[in-house]
Amino acid sequence: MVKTKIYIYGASGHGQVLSDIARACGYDEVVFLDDSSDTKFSKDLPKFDIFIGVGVNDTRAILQEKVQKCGFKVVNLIHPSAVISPSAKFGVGVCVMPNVVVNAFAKVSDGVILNSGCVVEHECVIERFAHISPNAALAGNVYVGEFSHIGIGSSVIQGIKIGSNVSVGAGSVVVRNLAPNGVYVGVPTKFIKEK
Ligand SMILES: CC(=O)SCCNC(=O)CCNC(=O)[C@H](O)C(C)(C)COP(=O)(O)OP(=O)(O)OC[C@H]1O[C@@H](n2cnc3c(N)ncnc32)[C@H](O)[C@@H]1OP(=O)(O)O
Repeated sequence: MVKTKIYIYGASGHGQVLSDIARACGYDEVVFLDDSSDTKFSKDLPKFDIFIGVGVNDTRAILQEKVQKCGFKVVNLIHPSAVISPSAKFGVGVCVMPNVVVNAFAKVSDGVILNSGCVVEHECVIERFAHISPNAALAGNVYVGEFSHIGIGSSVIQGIKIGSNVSVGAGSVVVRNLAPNGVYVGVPTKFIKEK
């Protein structure tokens, strides 16, 4: 039987979760690439599938572009317990953690993290390298700009637009559009500072 191998670039806690998901997806062997690991990334490594296991949004984007330029195939890691509409569209380098729901006609772009148990409702658009934290819920038609982070357990009502490079604090409730490059917290969310 052919062994299937995947590199996970980044051996932090996030990387370890991805390793579990990779195994649940059928990979037999996970090789971590990290500055502190025995194996470091090199363009000369054998070309197995690869996934960037870094939670920091802009670093993940830089590394994903680097490995793609070196000819590696960046895959998606989607846990088998996730419930995903057949009409949802995905980029590459997307991870979907256990118990996530992605409903009809949602669009999830390259490098997005859909963390454990989050809900992405119908027709949401999640732009590149955004992160939807555990148990966050996005109602229908929500737009999340690139590099934005939606905090753990937060909720966003339908039709809201969240700009790029925004942080929404843990447990927040978003009921108005959020301008780019800001940190917003609370119920309902209020702007607290620039990013
Ligand atoms: C699997 C995983 O682990 S995925 C990761 C999940 N983690 C998250 O979702 C974390 C989300 N991050 C947060 O909520 C952070 O608190 C942030 C990004 C909103 C703000 O962090 P910082 O920039 O470090 O701000 P800081 O901690 O200094 O807080 C600034 C003020 O906002 C308040 N504040 C911070 N977060 C929140 C929040 N979620 N809700 C309400 N108020 C908050 C603080 O109490 C503080 O108020 P004060 O000035 O009156 O004392």
